[in-house]
Parts: sequence; C-alpha cells; structure tokens
Amino acid sequence: MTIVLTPYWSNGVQKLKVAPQPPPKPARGLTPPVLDESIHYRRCLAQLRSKDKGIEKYIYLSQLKDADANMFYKLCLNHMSEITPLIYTPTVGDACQQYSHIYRRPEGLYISIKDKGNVGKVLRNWPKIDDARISVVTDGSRILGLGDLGVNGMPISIGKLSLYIAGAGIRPSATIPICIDVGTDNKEFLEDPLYLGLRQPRIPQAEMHELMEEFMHEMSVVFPHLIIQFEDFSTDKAFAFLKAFRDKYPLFNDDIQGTGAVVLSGFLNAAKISSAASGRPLKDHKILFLGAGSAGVGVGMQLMSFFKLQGLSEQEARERIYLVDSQGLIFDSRGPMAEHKKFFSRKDYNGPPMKDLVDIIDYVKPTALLGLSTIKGAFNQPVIETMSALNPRPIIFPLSNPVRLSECEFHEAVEWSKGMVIFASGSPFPQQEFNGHTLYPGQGNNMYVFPGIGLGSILARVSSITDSMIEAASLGLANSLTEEEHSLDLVYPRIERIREISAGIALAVIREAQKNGVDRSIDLRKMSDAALLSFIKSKMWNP
Ligand SMILES: NC(=O)C1=CN([C@@H]2O[C@H](COP(=O)(O)OP(=O)(O)OC[C@H]3O[C@@H](n4cnc5c(N)ncnc54)[C@H](O)[C@@H]3O)[C@@H](O)[C@H]2O)C=CC1
Ligand SMILES: CC(=O)C(=O)O
Ligand SMILES: [Mg+2]
Repeated sequence: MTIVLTPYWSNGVQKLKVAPQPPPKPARGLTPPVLDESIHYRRCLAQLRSKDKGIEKYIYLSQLKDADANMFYKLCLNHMSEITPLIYTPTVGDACQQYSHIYRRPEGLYISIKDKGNVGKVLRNWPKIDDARISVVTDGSRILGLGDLGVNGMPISIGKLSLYIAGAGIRPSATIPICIDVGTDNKEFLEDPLYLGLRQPRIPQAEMHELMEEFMHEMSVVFPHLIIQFEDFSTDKAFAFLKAFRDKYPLFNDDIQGTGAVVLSGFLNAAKISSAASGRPLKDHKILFLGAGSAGVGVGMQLMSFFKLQGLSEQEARERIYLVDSQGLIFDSRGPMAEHKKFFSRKDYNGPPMKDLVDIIDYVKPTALLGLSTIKGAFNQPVIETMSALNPRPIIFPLSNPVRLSECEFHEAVEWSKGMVIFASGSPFPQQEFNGHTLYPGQGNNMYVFPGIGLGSILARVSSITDSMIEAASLGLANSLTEEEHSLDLVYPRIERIREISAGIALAVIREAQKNGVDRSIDLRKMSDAALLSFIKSKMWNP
C-alpha cells in the first residue's frame, strides 16, 4: 500500500508519497522476554486446536486475523484442509446464523437502504480506496442453504475474501467484504434484540433494483479497479442482477458461474472414470439435478459445455440434462414455472407429475445425480442403490451447503454403492476405508475457482467477465490434477495446492480475456505462457 501523507501546510494539492514501512518494534519491556515467531506460530496452532467447537475456532481465528493477519494467513496456507472448513463452509454457516451474537467489531462495509441517494458517500468512507481490487457482495437473502439471514450474511463475504487472500495471494488490503442491508424476512432475526440489521421486512423488488443500479454505478466511480463477485443473492435476484450488470461492469455471480465452473471441472474427471468402467461414450452421459435454483440451473448451463466438447449440438446437450424441483421433474405441460427453469424444462414428457426421486431415476436412467436442493438426506439408500444398479460407477455429487444440508454423507454413499461411487460434495467429508482401500471424497465447491477467476481478472484489468473466461477457469482446474491425484480417482486436486491451481486458472482466464478483447493490461499479451505464469506468481501476496 502506498501511504499518502498531506503535510500541515498543504492545500491538498501537494502530496508526499512514502514507501510502506514495517510496523515499529514495540519498545523493550512491552512484550514478553521471549517471543519467538516460530514458537508463537506453534502457540497459535495449539490455541486453535484446544477449542472443541467449530464456532469457537471461528471466533479465535477472526480475532487472530484482526490482531496478526500474517500469522492468520500463515496458518491458513500451511493447514489448508484443517482451516478452510473453519473460516468457510460448514462453520461459516454457523457464524452467519449467530453473527449478531458473536459480533465483536466491524469488518467490511455495510450499505443500507437508508443510504439510498448517498451510496457513493458511504463507499468513500472505506479506508483503503486506492488499494481496492476485489469485493464480495451479498444481500444475505440466501446464505448457503440456510435461507434469508439478512445482515448476518456478512461472514460469507468475509470468508470468501479470506480464501481469495489465502488461495490466490490477493493483498488483504485489496479486498472489501460488503453486505447490503435491505431488511430481512427472517422472523426470528426480526424478533432478536441483538440483531445487527434493519428491523424491517425486505424492500419490494423495484426498490431493490433502484438501489442496486445506484450501488453498482457508485462502486465503479469510487473503486475504478474493482472486480465484483455477487454472492448468495436469492435465485430471482441472482439471475436478474447478473443479467443487468454483467455487460457494464467486471463482475460474476459465484453461485451461478463459479459453481458451474467447478462442477463442470469435477464432472469432466468423474465422467472419464465412470465411462472407463461402463464403456459408455462420454457423450452418452445423462445428468439429473435435484434442485433448480441459481446453483442447479447455473451448473446445468455450464454442463452443456461438457456435451458440446464431445461434439453434441446445443439442442442435444440440453436434452442430456434433467431438472427436478420441489414439485418433481420439470416438464412443460406441468404448468407455469419460474423463468430460470424454462430452459431445461422437458418437452418430451407429458405424463402425470413425477415426484418420487427413485421413480424419476428409473425413468431418466441418469449416469450422474447432482444435488443443489438444500434437502438433507434426499439421496437416501434406495436412491443410491437405484443409481448403482444402473451404473457400475455412479456419479453422485450432493453439493448443498453446509454439511448438515448435504443430500447425503460420504460414508453413506460409499456403503450403499459398495464402494463404487464417484463422489463430490459442497462441504467437506472425511475419507473412508472400504474393503481395505482408502476412498477420498471430492469437494465440489466454487472455492476452487473463484480465487483464480478473481486474480486473473484483476491482473488483466478486464472490463467484463465473459462466459468463455469462466469456462477456461473450469478447464484449467480439470487439467490441474497430478498423476498421483488421478491414480486415486480424485476428481478435484488436493486443496493444499490451491496457490498453484489458482495461478494456472488465472493464466487461463487472462488468455481467454485477451481472446475476447476485454483485457486492459495489454502488455500481458506479449508474454509467453511461462513468463505470464511467473508474472502471476510474482504478484501473489505472501504472509
Ligand atoms: N457446492 C457449491 O459450490 C455450491 C452449493 N450451493 C448450494 O446449493 C443449494 C441451493 O442453492 P440455490 O440454487 O441458490 O437455492 P434455491 O433455494 O434457489 O434452490 C433450491 C432448489 O431446490 C429445490 N427444492 C427444494 N426442496 C426440494 C425437494 N424437497 N425436492 C426437490 N427439490 C427441492 C427448489 O425447488 C429449488 O429449485 C444451497 O444449499 C447452496 O449452499 C450453492 C452454490 C455453490
Ligand atoms: C458455496 C457457495 O457459494 C454456496 O453454498 O452458496
Ligand atoms: Mg454462495
């Protein structure tokens, strides 16, 4: 960060620029006699591990981040698979639900409907305006699968940005977590005396759109170098705001596009394993989704690319995908339906409503079953046994978050498929032993791709984020597995390699931005891939 000092005689025109200085060492006597950095690291880790509950660990880590960000990120990077579930799903779900009770100090930027007409003024209160490069913005209306959490959604923006810093080396001072408070329809919160947000129901849609128009415009004026990630807006708003703003500003919706990219990537690897066992050509896979919200439809749209890569037409690709919502299989003659469900609505089924999942599986005969429904236990024993009877290696991805809303657990899928399942879930599960083998669950979570998408977009200074940039991120992730990871039938790389993976994704995103002509750092065009990759790595912040 460049610190701008204005001397007392200045009229504001003359400014002194000084290089950032390390914080001064505390005077002798103000720290314990022996405070060795590496021993302190062990002390912090021991304090973290001494706590039993996830939420206590979350609170400890939040305080550590505040007091000593370097130590916090050092721990994150060195213990990625232990700490990610504490600062992200599943624990961040508990943190959101309890946010008004565990709150200690402000972190992030709050924009409220009361600021309408003055949003720019509020944004200018952010202390590190020049540094800002990436913001995660939520309105708290659909946090993970937990529903409307209002202003208690702030920890999701904070958690995603911690992963940007740990996973892609974004400078901490370049990140802005934002929560837009337009009320909540969560009755429990409205009655909670400790609730931190506006005590009113959510505002009408038209007013929300007006606020978002002002917010997005002011964001682009106040933070001209900012990339925006929309997060956990309820499905109607998620699609509407992506459509309204994606051509005007550099932004993406993580739940629609990030999830689409990560699942396409895992599916590419899973389908190869499944086809090797069944002999079925890749183009003949059939995918059944339980859940047709922003995530289900977003992933469905992205998985069209899987079939197109196998040479199928748009129409043929669409026909390989089936969607189920709370009323059952989605088909045209079922009656009126939300706009976002129409694309995948079946035209080739005219029978009575089909609601039972086993009946639907019997009818569709899918090779893959993907859950984005928030319905815990929806993939029960009969469901998984039916999938196993149809496929020697069934692909089962229960992707709903947090863990307690997962459509099934890994040990269940292993047991009911007799160890044959190809599995990825939204939240993490422990590995399992089966017949003397260790089986590893994949984590099909957008956390694998958004850090790299953001990093590439920042470095190329893109004017917008195109669909093909998202697809490039997905293919970059799919191709990042090592021989050893393939030999274990993993469908995603180990999370410990996230920095290397993010650099590769950023490279793919930058190259695609260049092809699409949306890059503004045009000097990067001249670099070879090897030079660009080392440039990307050189830009990563390290604790
Ligand atoms: N793994 C990942 O990276 C991601 C996971 N998700 C998860 O996906 C889930 C859904 O998110 P959204 O699509 O935004 O939410 P949403 O609420 O818009 O969609 C849920 C869908 O499930 C359907 N559904 C509800 N009850 C059902 C039932 N009994 N049977 C069948 N379908 C049912 C609904 O009709 C709706 O279509 C959440 O749990 C979220 O955490 C979301 C984004 C990323
Ligand atoms: C992972 C994520 O973005 C979600 O569950 O909403
Ligand atoms: Mg999300």
